[in-house]
Amino acid sequence: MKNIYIIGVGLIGGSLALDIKKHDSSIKVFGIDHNDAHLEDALQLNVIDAKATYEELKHADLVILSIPVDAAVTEILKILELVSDDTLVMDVGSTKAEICKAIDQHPKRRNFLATHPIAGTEFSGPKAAILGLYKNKTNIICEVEKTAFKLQERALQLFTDLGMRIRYMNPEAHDKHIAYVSHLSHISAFMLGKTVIDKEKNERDIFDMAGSGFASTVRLAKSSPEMWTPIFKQNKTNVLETLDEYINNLTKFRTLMHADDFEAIYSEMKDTNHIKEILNGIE
Ligand SMILES: NC(=O)c1ccc[n+]([C@@H]2O[C@H](COP(=O)([O-])OP(=O)(O)OC[C@H]3O[C@@H](n4cnc5c(N)ncnc54)[C@H](O)[C@@H]3O)[C@@H](O)[C@H]2O)c1
Ligand SMILES: O=C(O)C(=O)C[C@]1(C(=O)O)C=C[C@@H](O)C=C1
Repeated sequence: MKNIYIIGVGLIGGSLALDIKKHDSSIKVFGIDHNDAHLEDALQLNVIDAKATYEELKHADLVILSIPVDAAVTEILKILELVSDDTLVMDVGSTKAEICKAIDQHPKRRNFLATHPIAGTEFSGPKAAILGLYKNKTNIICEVEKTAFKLQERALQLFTDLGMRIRYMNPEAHDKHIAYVSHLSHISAFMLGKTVIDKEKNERDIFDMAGSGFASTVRLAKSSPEMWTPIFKQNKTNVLETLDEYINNLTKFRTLMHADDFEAIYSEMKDTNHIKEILNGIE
């Protein structure tokens, strides 16, 4: 690959750009973004080599679409019109069903690969881009069989170069699982932060008492509403299901507390400690 175009030079697009340039300095990475300040920052930080326009996409070997998931669903249709038959176009959005549905019947469907790198932070924009973000992380790929074989190979080579593991999943299963494992964590953190801010009026008290427990639990509440609102909108049905389950568990905990049933509370926590083994050890 010689020419890579990143649309959306924020945390995820910018980190991909840094890794790609580090892996092969002969590749030219071009940036497109509707926020000119982000493009300028990306240039200054050497995240991209040059700014570009949509018209130039006809020269692309690879286009990476890394913008909020609602905009991605409309932009992908424009991009597919502009690229050559030999261009690989992939998105990195946190939801997969809507984008896969939107392009399913498109004449250039075989140019597209739906991906979701399970890597990131709570920060946004090109200044948040991190070299090495994707090493040893999982990339979920959906409907790989709908992508031209030659372009699948190009994508897999790139993910291998970046040190990523691959997991194949259908878009509906992806959106259901990710609602539990990622989307619910963000809602939980946002509402934890809100509960504390609403009730603890003195910010000094919050600051002084925020040991690593509160800080690590509430970390995701720093995340971008611009990114998360469209994710919740696209994945509404699955997210509502996770919220029902979560609220049931919170209500159960409250009921047990109210009834002074600390044996049952102990046992709920003991069972949940199993998360240690799950997160430590599956290869
Ligand atoms: N942040 C994470 O942890 C994470 C992880 C995996 C996947 N994702 C997905 O990656 C995508 C990008 O997320 P991010 O964290 O890099 O966000 P970000 O806010 O850091 O970057 C998004 C960039 O896209 C630009 N942009 C927004 N709308 C645009 C449009 N219509 N046209 C051109 N540029 C536009 C913004 O100006 C910004 O520079 C999202 O789809 C998100 O769901 C995020
Ligand atoms: O670690 C974080 O800060 C993240 O928010 C990363 C995270 C996640 O929930 O794990 C966020 C959204 C994604 O789509 C993938 C990864």
